[in-house]
Amino acid sequence: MMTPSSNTSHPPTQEAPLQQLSLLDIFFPGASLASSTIQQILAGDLGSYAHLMYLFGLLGLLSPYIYKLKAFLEGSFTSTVYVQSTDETYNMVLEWISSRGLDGAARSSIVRVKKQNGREDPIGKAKKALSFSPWHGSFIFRHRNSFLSYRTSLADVGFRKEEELSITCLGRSPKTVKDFLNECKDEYLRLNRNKTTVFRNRRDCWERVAVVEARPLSTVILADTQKQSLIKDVGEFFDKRTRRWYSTRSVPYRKGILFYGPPGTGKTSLSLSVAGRFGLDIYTASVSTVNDQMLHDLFTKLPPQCIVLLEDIDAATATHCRGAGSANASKPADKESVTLSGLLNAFDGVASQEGRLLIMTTNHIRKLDDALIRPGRIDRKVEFQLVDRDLATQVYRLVFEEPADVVSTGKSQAKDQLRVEQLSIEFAAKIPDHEFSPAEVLSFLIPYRDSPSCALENVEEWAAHTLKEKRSKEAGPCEDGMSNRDRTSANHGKYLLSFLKFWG
Ligand SMILES: Nc1ncnc2c1ncn2[C@@H]1O[C@H](COP(=O)(O)OP(=O)(O)OP(=O)(O)O)[C@@H](O)[C@H]1O
Repeated sequence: MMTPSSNTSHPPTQEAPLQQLSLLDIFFPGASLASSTIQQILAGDLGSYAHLMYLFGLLGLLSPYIYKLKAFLEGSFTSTVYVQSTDETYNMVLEWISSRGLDGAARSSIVRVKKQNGREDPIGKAKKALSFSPWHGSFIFRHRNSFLSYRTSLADVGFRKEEELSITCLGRSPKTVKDFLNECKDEYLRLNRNKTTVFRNRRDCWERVAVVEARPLSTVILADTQKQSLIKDVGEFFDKRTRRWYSTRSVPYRKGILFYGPPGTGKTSLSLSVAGRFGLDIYTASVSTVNDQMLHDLFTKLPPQCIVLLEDIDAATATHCRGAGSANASKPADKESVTLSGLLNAFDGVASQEGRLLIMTTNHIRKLDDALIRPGRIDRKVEFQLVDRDLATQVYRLVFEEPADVVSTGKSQAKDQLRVEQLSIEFAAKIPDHEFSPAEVLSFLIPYRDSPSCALENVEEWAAHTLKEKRSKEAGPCEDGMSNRDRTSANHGKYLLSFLKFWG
């Protein structure tokens, strides 16, 4: 006999699973449709064409879940480190990848003309060599005993997009990726030992533009006492004890140096040499192409110990002195230009990096506002001059003497050196004092680099001819109809006038 309860019990229908599925639909929209499609396919009651259509439909329905599942698995079982293209780590990874030939593994690459790093012959086959780096895609490579995934993408940075790469490893700990990145860094530093990396600003970011051989100090011509005292000063600044001294007294650990003098006298060359001597990188920015915000950002992005080189600082009108009572510090020329206060904030602001050496160069020290070069901002001024006898001798010897690392102790070499020394004295006697820059003398001498006596024979004629040309250029009218010499006297007049006004 059947019990009432058994009478009222539900027959085994499909209602229960359907209820479950519609519940499932709340959390996973489309799940019931996907399920019934699977059931029909499995039942095999469809034609082959309909099969295919169903399969595609099914994939379409499942794709959001596949992406979610992938993101879930990546988030739960892998670790990723992102590297922005504006950071030096990016160069480190790319060099590692390309040195292993892994860039060939990427199916999508970007090509660029290779930057010279001083290791290749810039002519011959290496001329305009192309470099390929992975782009817009990913590939897997092996590092030690792990598999890593390399991926590039474009990331939003403010209003623009920047290239970004990411390295992913299996596991919840990023240690494998960190070990890999540290290896990239060590290899990069090893390859670039005795080299100076030069960064230039691209808007508010630093971009690596060149890796050059460190320039020996002996190749920069400057009075010996000036050179030695500068090197001692910079050496003391970067000494650990000095750093400690500054930090224990809460004095901002920064230093500023001004190189001033006529064009072509070695200001940039000495900056590079100082960087090479202390194994520092150079960050150079053109102040006339940035505004206050960009300059601020650039200074905050500097590494702890480096040289910041601001060449031809007087090119930005904000740096000019404007006489007593002017509101120079607060009046911007326009929104896109840097102001004096913007410059001073970047130099002294709290965000400015500790341990940086700022080198400013100018051809016109008298144009500069006193606030810019006051002690505390500029601790040392180095004057570069046109050649006198001593400097002319040094330029000649730089061209004709064998460099120290090539000189052998053989008798003939010693004789050659003695001869070059004697010729250098004769050469210097034929160059009028304070008329030519070392760059001018060098450009005369370099074509004679294999013939020191020929240079000596022709120097007088060259000096007379070049001097004549200079004089006529100085006397010639410029765009405003005023000769350079007239302008110089007018400027001197202006200086005198403001001086007199100042003293009432
Ligand atoms: N004192 C110097 N010692 C060695 N080389 C020099 C010297 N002065 C100039 N030169 C050579 O002349 C060229 C220009 O020099 P550099 O750019 O250093 O001069 P600068 O004073 O910075 O010029 P500017 O004021 O125009 O920027 C370089 O190739 C450099 O090698």
